[in-house]
Amino acid sequence: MLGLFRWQDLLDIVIISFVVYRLLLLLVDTRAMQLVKGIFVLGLLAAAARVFELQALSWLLGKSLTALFIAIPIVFQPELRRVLEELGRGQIWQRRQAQERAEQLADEVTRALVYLQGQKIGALLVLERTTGLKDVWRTAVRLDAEISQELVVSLFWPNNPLHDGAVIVNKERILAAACYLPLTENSNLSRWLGTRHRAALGVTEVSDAMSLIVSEERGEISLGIKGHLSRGLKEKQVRRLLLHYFLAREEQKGGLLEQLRRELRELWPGSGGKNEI
Ligand SMILES: Nc1ncnc2c1ncn2[C@@H]1O[C@H](COP(=O)(O)OP(=O)(O)OP(=O)(O)O)[C@@H](O)[C@H]1O
Repeated sequence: MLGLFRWQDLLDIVIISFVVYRLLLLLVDTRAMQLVKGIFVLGLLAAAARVFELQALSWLLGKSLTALFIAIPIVFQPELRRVLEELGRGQIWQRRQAQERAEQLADEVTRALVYLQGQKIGALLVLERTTGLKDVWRTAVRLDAEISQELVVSLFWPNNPLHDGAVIVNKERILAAACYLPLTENSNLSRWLGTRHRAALGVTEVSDAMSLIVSEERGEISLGIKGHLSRGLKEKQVRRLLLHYFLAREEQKGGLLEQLRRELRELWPGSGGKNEI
């Protein structure tokens, strides 16, 4: 049996798997995904009916599947058009989309921080990079929410139950709020810097994350990175920094290998290396 297996067959399988995988990626979060799941279940039932030689059921399911395949292009014409357009536009389009998305996210967060700064409302935002911060957010309030100026401002709004502690951002989403971070041990810090800044530095010493702090007392924005603090950032600097961060995330997200790794990691959380989520 194995002797009949040619290298062309292997190539065939790889190409078809790749095409199916890309198609499924394009369909994720669309109405069509429900239909794909439905067809998959019907296919399984049809196979089971054939194995158990249930002829009437097998015939009925076979006919239903044929009818479904004819109905798909009619019902999902808008989705199919979008899929074909995306296929045609290719990488340049993807890169431009990534740039636009990163700019939008950077704008949302910058506007939120500048607003908080203007109102002298304290804030601590942690930008997760490759080191997973699960240990930090596990005991906090998990959000997994879209980033928006309004949400970031609301999370730090005084008396909001989540305003105490840090907000963690990753993969263009707000992962968690009210997170307790490890404090830095650095004794050379100015004694005017309190626990918010010490926590913001602490997390950058135990991971490759960056932190952005809005000081309630001085109304200034600072950056924490690798245990160092840069104070008094201007709006332009904050935006540029955030743009770099979100662009890097978009590029990581875009690669097929990275997509596969992320999906595997979500299926088997332990499989991504000791530092990853
Ligand atoms: N370990 C921690 N992890 C996350 N956030 C913390 C931590 N410790 C303190 N904070 C946040 O810092 C706030 C207290 O800030 P504090 O005034 O002590 O710091 P600060 O560095 O002087 O900041 P600010 O300039 O805004 O006053 C707390 O209300 C809490 O929201």
